[in-house]
Amino acid sequence: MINNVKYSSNMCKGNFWTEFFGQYIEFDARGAAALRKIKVLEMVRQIAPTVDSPGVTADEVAEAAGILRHNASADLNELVREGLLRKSGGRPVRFGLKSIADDVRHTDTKFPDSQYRTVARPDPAAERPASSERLLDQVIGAKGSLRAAVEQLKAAVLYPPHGLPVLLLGPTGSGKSYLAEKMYFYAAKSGRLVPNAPFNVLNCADYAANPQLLLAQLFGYVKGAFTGADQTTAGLVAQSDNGVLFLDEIHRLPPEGQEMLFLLMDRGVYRMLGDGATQRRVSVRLIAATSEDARSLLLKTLLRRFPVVLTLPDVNARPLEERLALIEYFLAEEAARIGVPISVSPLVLVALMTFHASGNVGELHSAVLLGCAKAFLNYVASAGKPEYMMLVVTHLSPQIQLEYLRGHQDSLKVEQLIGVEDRLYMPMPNGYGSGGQSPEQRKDDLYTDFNRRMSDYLGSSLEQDEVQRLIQIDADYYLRRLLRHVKGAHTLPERLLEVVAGFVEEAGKELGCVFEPEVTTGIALHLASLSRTEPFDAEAMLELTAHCSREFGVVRQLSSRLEEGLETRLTHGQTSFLALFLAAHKRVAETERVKVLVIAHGDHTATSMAEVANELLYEKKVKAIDMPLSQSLESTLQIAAQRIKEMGKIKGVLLLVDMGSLTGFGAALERMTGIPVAVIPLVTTAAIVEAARLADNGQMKLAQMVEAVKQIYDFDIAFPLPEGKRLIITTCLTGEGTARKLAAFINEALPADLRSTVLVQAVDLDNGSEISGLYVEGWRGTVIAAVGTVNPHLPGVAFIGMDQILFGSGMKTLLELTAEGQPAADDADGLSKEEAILLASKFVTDYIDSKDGQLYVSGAIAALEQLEQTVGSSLRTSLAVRWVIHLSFALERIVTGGSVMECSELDYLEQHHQLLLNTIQTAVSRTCHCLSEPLPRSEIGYLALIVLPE
Ligand SMILES: Nc1ncnc2c1ncn2[C@@H]1O[C@H](COP(=O)(O)OP(=O)(O)OP(=O)(O)O)[C@@H](O)[C@H]1O
Repeated sequence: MINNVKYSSNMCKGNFWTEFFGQYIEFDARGAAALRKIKVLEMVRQIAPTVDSPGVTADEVAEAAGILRHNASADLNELVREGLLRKSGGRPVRFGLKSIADDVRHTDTKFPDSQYRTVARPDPAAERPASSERLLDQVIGAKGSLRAAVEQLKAAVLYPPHGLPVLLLGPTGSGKSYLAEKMYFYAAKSGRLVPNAPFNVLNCADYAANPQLLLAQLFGYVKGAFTGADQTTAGLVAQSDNGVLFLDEIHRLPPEGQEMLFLLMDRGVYRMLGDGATQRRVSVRLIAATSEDARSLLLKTLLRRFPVVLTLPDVNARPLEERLALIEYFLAEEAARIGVPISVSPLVLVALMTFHASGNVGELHSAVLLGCAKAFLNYVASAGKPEYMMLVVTHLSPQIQLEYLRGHQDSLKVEQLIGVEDRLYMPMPNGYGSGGQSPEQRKDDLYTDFNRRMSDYLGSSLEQDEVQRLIQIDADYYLRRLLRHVKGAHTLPERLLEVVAGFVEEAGKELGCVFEPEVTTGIALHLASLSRTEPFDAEAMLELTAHCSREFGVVRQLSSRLEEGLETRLTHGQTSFLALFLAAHKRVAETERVKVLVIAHGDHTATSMAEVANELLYEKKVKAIDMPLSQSLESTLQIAAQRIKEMGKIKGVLLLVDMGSLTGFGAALERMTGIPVAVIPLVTTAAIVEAARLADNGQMKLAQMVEAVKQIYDFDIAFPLPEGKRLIITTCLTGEGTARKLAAFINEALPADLRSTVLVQAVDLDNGSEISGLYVEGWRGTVIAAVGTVNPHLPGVAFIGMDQILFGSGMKTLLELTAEGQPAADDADGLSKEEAILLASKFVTDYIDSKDGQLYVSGAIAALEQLEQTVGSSLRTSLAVRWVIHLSFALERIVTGGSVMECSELDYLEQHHQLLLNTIQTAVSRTCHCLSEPLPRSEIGYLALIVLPE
C-alpha cells in the first residue's frame, strides 16, 4: 500500500493530469494506489485491446498512464497475481488481457475471447413484457428509496373507480415525468384504462408568458372566446377523456386555472373558455408535478384536493446501489440503442457514481448519453472491427473528471462496490426495461430519445463539428431503428405513403439530390407515430436546423402539401425535424457521385476493412478488391478497371490503397476507364469511413474529398519538410508528454553536425489512432526512424523502442541509421561517457519533480563509480547510462515508499553471481545515503542484470 503518493512529479503533471484536466490538482492519496491499478488495467485494455494482441510492456503502460515505470510494473504484476492479466515470458516482459469467456452468457453475440471477468447484464426478466405488477416494481429504487412512493402510486392508480389524483414533488430531474409515464402504463396494463387510452402531457412552464393561452390549451375554447379564436377547439382535458393528463410544473397554472381544475377533480366536469354556461363531463386521471415549493405556490384549496402527494428524493441522497443501478440501466439502454456492447472501465463508474448531479437522475442520464456519444465518435472512427464500444473516463465531461479527481467522501465505498473489473453492457434485443410498451409507444420513445439527445448535444461542451457529426449519425440511426421497429411499410396507410413519397420527390428536386426509398418509409413512419404528440423541444430543434437551413426552407415550402395530404398541421418541431432528416439522408444522383474503392495486399485485408465501414454506414457502397500476394499487379489493375467501369457514369473514384505500386494506379485507371481517380495511400478503416461518408453526402469534388480524408490522418508536423532535411519521429500514446521529452533528449544527443540536417519531431498518436501515412508518403525516404513507446508501423521506417534508447543500444542504432549505414564510432552514441551520463542525469531530473532528483542521480553515479573501482574495470557507456537511469528511478521509488520490483532471475543470480550481487549491494549502501534501509535484493538483481553483459 502506498501511503504518500502525491501526483506531483513532472511526468504526471505533464503527461496525464494536465492534459486531461487542464490544471494541476493534488488529490488525496487515499485510494490512490487502487485507482492507479485501475488505470493501469485500463491502459492495458486500451493499448492491447484483444486477448491475442502481443500485449504491452510496463514502459508502455507507464507512459500511457503517466505514472512511474516501477509503479506500472508493480501494478501489472499484481494484476497478474489477481488473475486479471496474463504475463508473457521473455524480455521485455509483456502483459496482456486474459481470456475469460465463462462469465459471458449472452447468447446472441459471440465473445470468444472476452477479457471480462464480470458481465453486468440487465435482468433477463426485463426482456419480457412486464406484468402490470412488475411494471412499477421494476422502477429503480422501488425496493429502496422509492418503496413508499411506489406503493402509494399503485394504490392511487387502482383506487376505484377512476384512481386518485397524484401530485409529484421533487427537484428537477428526479424522475417525476418518468414516474407519471410509468403510472400510465401501469394503469393501462392493469386494465384500468380503455385500450389506446390517451396520455397527454402539458408542461405549464411552456406557457408561462401567456397564461391565457395555457388555459386555452388546457380547457379548449369556443369560437370568439378571444381575439384569434376563429373556431371552437377542444383542449387537452377533453382530449384526455378516459385517459391520463399529466400537468408538469403545475405551479405555473394561474389561480383561475387552478380553480378550474377543482371542478374537474371534484366532479369530473369542466368549462371551455368563452362558454361559462356549459359544463362538459370527462373522465380524466390527473397527475401533476412541480419542482418548486408547492405549498407556497399552489392554492391551498388545490393542494388539499390531491390525496396523494409524493416527494421524490434527490439522486445524490439515494443509496449508492440505486445510483449504480440507474447508471447501468442507462448504459444498457445506450448499448441497445447503438446495437453494440459497451465496455465500461471502473474509473468511469466511479466518476459517474461520485459527481454531484445537481440536475438529478436527469443529469446522470445526460452524463451517460454524452459520454457514450463521445465514445461513439471514437468507435466509428476506429480501425478494425471493435467488438464493443469502449467508454473511458476521458469521454466524460471535464467537470465530472475534475470532481472525480478531487475525491469524494464515499470514494472508497464506491470503489469497493465497483471493483476493478471492466463491465460489459450488452445490447438487449428489446431495449432494456422498456417493458409494457407497444411498438407504437416505442416509436414515440425513439423520437423522444432522439430529440433529447439532440438537446443534450447542443447543451454540451462538444465541439460544433462533433455535434454536427453526431446529429448526422443519430438521424441515421433513428431511421434504421424506426424501420426495425415496424417491419416494412405494410402497417402504414397507402395514402400516407403516397403523400410522403410525393413530398420526398419534390424535396429531392428542390435540393438537387435523391433519397433512398427507405427515407420515404422512415418519414411516413415517423409522422404516423407522431400524430398524437408535439415534439417536446421544438426550440432546440430549431437551433439544430441552423446547419441545414436549405432543407428547412424546402420543408417549409412544401409543408402545405404535406399538411393537406395528412389532414393535419405540422408543428415547428416537426418541420425542423423533417429538415434534419432530409439533410442527413440526402444523396447526390449517381452520376454526380464519387465512389470509394479500396485495394490492399493480402487475402482479405481490403474486403474486411470495407465490410466494417459498410456496417457503420447507411449506404453499404464501399467496394473492395483484395490482392493476394500470388496475384500480379497487372491482373489487379485489370480487375480494378473492370470494377470502376461497372460503376457506370460517375464523377470520380477515390481509391484507397495500402502501399507499394498500388499507389501508382491512379493515372493508369484514369486512362483505362476515362473516370477521374484520386489515390490515397496507407488506407485505414477510419479513412474509408470518412471517405464513404463524404462520398455519400456528395457535396464535395474529388480533390476536396482527398483533402478532407487526409485530415483523418491527424498529426502535428508542418508540411512540407524543409529542403534537404531528414526526420526522426518520436512517438508516445499521450502525445505531448514523453514523445516531446524524448525528442528533446535525442536532439541533444545528436552530434552537433547532424543537428542542422536532422529534425527530431514528436508525433501525437492520440490513443492509438494511426499516424499519418500520407505525411510519410509525402516525405518518402526522408524519415530516418521512429522512436518511442508505440510502433507506428510506418512502411520502410525502422522503429526503435524508447527502452532501447534509454537502456540499450538504441541511440547507437539511431546514429547508425542517421549516418546512412555507417556504423557509429566505437561505443553507444559517439558521446564521451561523461557526456552521456550527464545527459542521463538531466533526463532523470527532468522527470523527477523534486529537489531530491539530484540526490538520487548523484547516488546512482557514485554507486557506479564505487562498483567500477571495486571490480577494477569501467562499464561501457551505454550500460553506465542504463545503470544511472535505472538506479535513480529505483531510489526514488523506494525512498517514497513505492513498491519493490520483482526480479524473476534473482534465484539464478544468487546461485551463479552472488559475488557480483554482494559487490553491488555494498557499493549502493556505501554511496546512496538517501536510503534508510538496504536496497532490496531483487532491486540489486536488476542492477546485476545491467552489468552482466559485460
Ligand atoms: N427511476 C428511474 N429509472 C430510469 N430513468 C429514470 C428514473 N428516474 C428518472 N429517470 C430518467 O431521468 C431523466 C429525468 O427524469 P424526469 O424528466 O422524469 O425528471 P423530472 O423530475 O420530471 O424533471 P423536471 O422537473 O425537470 O421535469 C429522464 O431521462 C428519465 O427517463
